Amino acid sequence: MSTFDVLFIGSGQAAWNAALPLAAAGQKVAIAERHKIAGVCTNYGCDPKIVLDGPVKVMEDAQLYAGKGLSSQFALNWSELMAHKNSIIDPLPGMLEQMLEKAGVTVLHGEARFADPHTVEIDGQPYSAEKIVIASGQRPAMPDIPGKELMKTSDDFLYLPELPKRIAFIGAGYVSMELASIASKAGREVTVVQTSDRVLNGFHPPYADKLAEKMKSDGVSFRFGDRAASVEQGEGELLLTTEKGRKIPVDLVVNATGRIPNTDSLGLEAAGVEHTRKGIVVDEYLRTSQPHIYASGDVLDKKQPRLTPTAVFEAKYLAASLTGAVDRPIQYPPIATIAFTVPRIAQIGVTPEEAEQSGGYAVKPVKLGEQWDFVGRGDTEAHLTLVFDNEGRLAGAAAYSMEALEIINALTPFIALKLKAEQADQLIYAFPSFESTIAGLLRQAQDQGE
Ligand SMILES: Cc1cc2nc3c(=O)[nH]c(=O)nc-3n(C[C@H](O)[C@H](O)[C@H](O)COP(=O)(O)OP(=O)(O)OC[C@H]3O[C@@H](n4cnc5c(N)ncnc54)[C@H](O)[C@@H]3O)c2cc1C
Ligand SMILES: NC(=O)c1ccc[n+]([C@@H]2O[C@H](COP(=O)([O-])OP(=O)(O)OC[C@H]3O[C@@H](n4cnc5c(N)ncnc54)[C@H](O)[C@@H]3O)[C@@H](O)[C@H]2O)c1
Repeated sequence: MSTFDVLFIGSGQAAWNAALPLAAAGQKVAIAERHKIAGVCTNYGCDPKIVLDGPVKVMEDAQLYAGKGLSSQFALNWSELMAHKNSIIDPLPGMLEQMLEKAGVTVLHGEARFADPHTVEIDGQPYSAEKIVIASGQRPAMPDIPGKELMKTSDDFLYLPELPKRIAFIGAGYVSMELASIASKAGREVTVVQTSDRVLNGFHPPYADKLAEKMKSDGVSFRFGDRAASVEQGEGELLLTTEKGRKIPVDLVVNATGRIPNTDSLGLEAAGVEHTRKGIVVDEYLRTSQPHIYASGDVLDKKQPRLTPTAVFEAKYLAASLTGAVDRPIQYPPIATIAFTVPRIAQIGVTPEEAEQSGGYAVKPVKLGEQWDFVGRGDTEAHLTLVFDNEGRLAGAAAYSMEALEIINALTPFIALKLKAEQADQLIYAFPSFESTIAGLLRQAQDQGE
């Protein structure tokens, strides 16, 4: 039986960002993967999504210049865009596998399953390791309704050779909102069916509502307070019926009602690893109920957002901890998050809602869209909400703008490192830029009354 120092189950961001430094530190490392090397972000998430989103952002940015000197008509050619995306994404798993092997990491293709706490079988072949890391991620949840086999997921959407005319998205979380934004900009008829009366639960509600209104004005139909009840195959079309009895004829139904942890086929009972329906239970050292078995990434039952940067942070912590370079609990910094919708919504740190509830904070809205540079781009609806703690330090921010990614990333050091406006004065940024306005914005917001 082959034996390793560390064996990872899964090859996503939560695994390979730990495997490489461990191998560099001289440990004998293996990664087991049952599907494509590199996991969801690279193959079915962030990376293919952001390539497909590229022209969508260009189209929206151009539209903001309508009547301001730009009058271009764009047409998004889906099959050409898909071929472009595939040419970028398809080589990535092979490239990562080569990089891993070059670094001395053994890549084992096949489904991993614990036979006992120290043995993992990969397609029936036993392997043992001193330390095992479960980094098996999540997959789309599928509601148990008649016709569920007719529904597609984000995995399918991101590889569709043709984009049909009428598309229904079930759910209004990150996945639906981002893919609906792409489909809508590509000129398709989009309907979103959502249980609650709001999109993007967890984001600043006024911005989520503003986004839904904007998407409506771009032609997206929302069916709030409703759920998918069944999908039937009609003649050349699908018929989606909702619990409220609405009948929606479409060509494609994309289910995005959340994601579930890949824990069911791991043989966790044989390993004696505690888990819940939300994922693997770990302590503050990312150790499971078995001290030699660790877990990282989306598969964790955790309160932190299940995002790539979180998975990378956990992987780097594990690598440092398993080589003995650090001997302290994991300490997460504030985690920036963004929905790549049109426009984008992003946030970090204490939310305006948490601030209002807990007290001890000042919440200051900033009409970014009135600043000359945002007016110049036509991004007049851009908005920012800043949260200050009672020592006047920035504790949180929420942004609504096509530039929300840059805005939130520019504010991240101020929140994570507790920087003050005076410290921004010590930095010389390239100009004109949002960054160069930060010191002024912080002072202005703080001086502004309640
Ligand atoms: C459509 C979409 C868009 C996204 N966009 C963003 C974004 O813009 N920004 C962002 O930060 N995050 C985004 N995410 C989230 C991001 O993809 C995840 O947080 C990230 O991939 C988590 O990495 P991971 O390594 O924990 O898990 P994964 O990437 O899911 O990797 C787990 C791997 O384990 C393998 N595996 C599972 N069980 C077994 C087994 N028994 N044996 C062997 N292998 C197994 C799986 O095949 C998979 O390859 C997006 C997600 C989706 C679905
Ligand atoms: N930009 C990003 O960072 C990004 C992008 C995509 C995905 N992700 C990750 O993927 C995760 C999952 O995303 P998601 O959008 O699938 O899930 P989600 O949990 O964010 O949203 C699912 C939505 O579906 C609704 N819903 C549930 N059952 C329903 C039903 N039967 N009918 C109608 N609506 C229903 C829920 O109320 C919820 O609003 C995210 O939480 C995030 O971690 C991140």
